[in-house]
Amino acid sequence: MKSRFITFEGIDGAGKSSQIAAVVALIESRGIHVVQTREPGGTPLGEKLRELLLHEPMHLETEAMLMFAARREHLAALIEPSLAAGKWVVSDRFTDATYAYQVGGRGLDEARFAALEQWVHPHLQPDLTLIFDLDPAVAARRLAGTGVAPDRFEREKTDFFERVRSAYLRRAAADPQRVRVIDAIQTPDEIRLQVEAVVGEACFR
Ligand SMILES: Nc1ncnc2c1ncn2[C@@H]1O[C@H](COP(=O)(O)OP(=O)(O)OP(=O)(O)O)[C@@H](O)[C@H]1O
Ligand SMILES: Cc1cn([C@H]2C[C@H](O)[C@@H](COP(=O)(O)O)O2)c(=O)[nH]c1=O
Repeated sequence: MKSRFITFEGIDGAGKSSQIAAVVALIESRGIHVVQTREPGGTPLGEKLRELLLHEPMHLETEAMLMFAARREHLAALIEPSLAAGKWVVSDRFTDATYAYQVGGRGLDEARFAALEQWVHPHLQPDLTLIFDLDPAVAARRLAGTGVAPDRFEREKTDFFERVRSAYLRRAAADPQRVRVIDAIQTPDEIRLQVEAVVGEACFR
């Protein structure tokens, strides 16, 4: 069976990270080797860049280029070799997050985003992207409940996450074959059943 690249997306607190383990287990139950990873991060260098990105103030174009720099390393050192070896890759975020957060949230010029996307991965897109869609006010309450100190992005106000959410939905509308929107207001179990059905239909049919 052809290897697959699956990505999870959504605003902070939408609940995507809570769903990834069930999808990995579903795929592994079919005897398939799965590599689970995340962005920014996924490699030793990427994880160092993650710390800077989540905690150091910087220009929005610096932020976008560092996201793509981490991604270039992630693709070269992990994603591409894993797919070439027939493994599936499940990533907690990828380039749709750069469109949502840097273009939608911060106002990055869309042509500059597109140029970076074309440079860094001209021939690779996820086979399936799940966007967990949620009202930013609900997501903020969920994050507040974790008791974890917020990072640079999580400290942004509701209007920022409204722009991020809208950008995610634009991305989904532009590529409905690849991107599926999950209503993240549901209970974790309801979401898990929906996610398993979407992954099963898209990847195992
Ligand atoms: N469907 C849900 N209903 C209620 N609470 C949820 C749901 N899914 C996750 N949560 C809770 O919301 C919080 C954030 O969940 P999670 O870390 O999965 O979100 P996330 O989208 O990955 O956020 P981030 O991108 O910041 O990591 C956790 O405390 C989690 O237990
Ligand atoms: C890949 C990527 C991520 N971000 C933002 C989104 C989140 O706020 C953080 C990552 O933290 P998480 O706990 O893993 O969700 O980084 C971004 O702004 N742009 C990107 O390309």
